[in-house]
Amino acid sequence: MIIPVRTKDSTYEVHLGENILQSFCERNTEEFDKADQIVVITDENVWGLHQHYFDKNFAFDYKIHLVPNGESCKTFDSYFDVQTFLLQENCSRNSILLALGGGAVGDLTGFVASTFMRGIPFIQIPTTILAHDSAVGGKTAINHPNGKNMIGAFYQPKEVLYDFHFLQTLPKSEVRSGLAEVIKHALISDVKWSNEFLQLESIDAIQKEELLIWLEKGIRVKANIVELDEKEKSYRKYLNFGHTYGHAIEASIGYGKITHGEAVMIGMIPALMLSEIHGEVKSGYAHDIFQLANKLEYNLQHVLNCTFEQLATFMLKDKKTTNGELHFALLKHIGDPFIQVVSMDEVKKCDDQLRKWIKEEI
Ligand SMILES: NC(=O)c1ccc[n+]([C@@H]2O[C@H](COP(=O)([O-])OP(=O)(O)OC[C@H]3O[C@@H](n4cnc5c(N)ncnc54)[C@H](O)[C@@H]3O)[C@@H](O)[C@H]2O)c1
Ligand SMILES: O=C(O)C(=O)C[C@@H](O)[C@H](O)[C@H](O)COP(=O)(O)O
Ligand SMILES: [Zn+2]
Repeated sequence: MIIPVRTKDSTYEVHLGENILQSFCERNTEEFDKADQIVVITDENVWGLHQHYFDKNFAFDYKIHLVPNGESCKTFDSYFDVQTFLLQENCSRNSILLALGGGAVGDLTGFVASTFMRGIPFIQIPTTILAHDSAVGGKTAINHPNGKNMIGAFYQPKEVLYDFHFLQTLPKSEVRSGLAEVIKHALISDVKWSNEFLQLESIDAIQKEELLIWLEKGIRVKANIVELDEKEKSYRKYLNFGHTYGHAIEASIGYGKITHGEAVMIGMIPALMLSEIHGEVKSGYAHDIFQLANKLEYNLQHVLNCTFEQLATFMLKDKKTTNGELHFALLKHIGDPFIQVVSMDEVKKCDDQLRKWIKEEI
């Protein structure tokens, strides 16, 4: 299956399917033959699990550069190390980078690609469920202690190769993390699809076939929005649903100490409370999603490890914040997002309510 993404400056394809690495090579033979270097950037976990499959199916010579696992690669140090590696290997504007991994590897590699010699091509080869989101749309970044994804660029990949083969080795915690962004895509686009999740009893109950359908739907939601607004001037802010509070949780607890998806799942609860107030989302929906998060064993107690003051500091640095005003992605109805200016006092009330619900569950 192929989903095209058409932005103002570039058009590329997201290829989805099982065991499609070999056909990817056949399709791109000319490009790869022309490149002076092909460099695979991946993390130690992914390489340990998938080197054999990669080598069996990838038909070209390549150099490999390993970065630390997960979020810990989205640092200035890792960014510098990759650039140094590329320079030492005499890479040029005629080289291609392959980002083989989850969203962290993809975000780092994309940012490196956007800046090495002012921009070289890169291809996303996502290996997590969450990366159905991160690999598409061209947001690339590393973190700063003062805020998540603060240093980055909009830079589109040449192609996204989503080979479901890689998903087989994902631990349950990463399935759970990735599912949060799938649920986000549902909540911002489709009430019927969103309500399906309320019936889900556990992470283990997810059927492979239904997961693959969800991933395809999620990519279509994302691609449509990115096509309308690549640089997040308007509609793209909807993709940030749950992230104002979610990113603040990640930054407060420490990057990598909570998965991105878990933080987004938490962040969607206050965003839904605010949607009940500012939108017409039926009263109780935020609590339904809170209960879903409990049922699927998202660790909501992370909230209790941060003070609201810490969260407020980071929320004020959110990329959607302008002139000290918080701009939240909210829902008018489920499936129908909009942007609303919200006061910190209102967010505090939602935070108080969330903490109360969490304490009642303990
Ligand atoms: N650019 C975007 O639009 C965008 C969108 C969403 C999220 N993100 C970013 O993506 C990152 C999260 O991505 P992620 O959840 O994919 O996490 P990740 O890249 O941190 O990977 C999570 C963990 O899973 C391991 N892993 C990866 N693939 C595996 C596999 N196939 N089998 C077993 N283990 C595997 C990794 O080594 C890591 O330990 C965050 O930094 C987030 O900010 C970016
Ligand atoms: O693609 C987007 O746009 C998103 O907002 C997708 C988010 O899931 C993702 O986490 C993104 O990296 C957040 O962007 P940021 O601009 O808030 O850092
Ligand atoms: Zn996200």
